[in-house]
Amino acid sequence: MTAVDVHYVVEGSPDGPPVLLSGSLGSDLRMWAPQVAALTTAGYRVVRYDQRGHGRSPVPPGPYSLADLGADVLALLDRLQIRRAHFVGLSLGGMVGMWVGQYAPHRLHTLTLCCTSAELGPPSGWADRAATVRAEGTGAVAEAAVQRWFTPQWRAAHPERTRDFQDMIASTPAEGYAACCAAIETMDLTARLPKISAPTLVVAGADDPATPPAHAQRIADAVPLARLEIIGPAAHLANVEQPGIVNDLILGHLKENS
Ligand SMILES: O=C(O)CC1=CCC(=O)O1
Repeated sequence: MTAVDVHYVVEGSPDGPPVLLSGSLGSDLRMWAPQVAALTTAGYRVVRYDQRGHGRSPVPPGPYSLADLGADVLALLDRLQIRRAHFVGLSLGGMVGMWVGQYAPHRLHTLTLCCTSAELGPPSGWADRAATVRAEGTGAVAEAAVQRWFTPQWRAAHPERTRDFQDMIASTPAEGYAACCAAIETMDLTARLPKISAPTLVVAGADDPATPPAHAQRIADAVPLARLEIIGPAAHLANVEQPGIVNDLILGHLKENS
């Protein structure tokens, strides 16, 4: 597990409480654009970053593990001299958040886990997807991915934004995407969920076909200080489809636990 220096952007009050935003497979830090104004206006120092293998972060050869992705977060906090942060992660980002909550709990004030899962099988599905991407590129999986990310109604109402997200996925380096599929294929976060001590907000999209509400329920049942919110209409990228609801939930959680 060797950390890489991931690409990041910091916005908001330099002295505000830090909030780290960690994104999904196939995304880059632009996926959090709907959260930035709400968090910075409320006085937070917002740190967004690209997962390794994604966006403008380095692409070391895979496979990656969640320990690798978690080590990148700890190294980023060290680089920014942040002792503890509020961590908000969606999907793969939420998995990274659970890893940090389990193995480096002292680095977290709170955890917000959006549209994620502690166990997302079958493993063969991730191996198959990685093989497709290595053979044909990320463009081969981008259209199917946006169909999981957004409800049909949202896609119909926002064709340009849907295309932009599809382009974001298609521009993700194939090796980075495939190597992160391996991290999901091999992850095992369930047994240690009770070790997460951070106050945890779990948010699920009611219409999410990728990490459905039942997965969020399992996390909320196992994490001692967790609370579950199911919101809709929203598919996998609920932070984009329902930014107002998600922002209010995040801000409420941070304020309750500062
Ligand atoms: O399959 C998808 O695109 C949904 C997803 C699973 C993990 C992740 O980060 O995104």
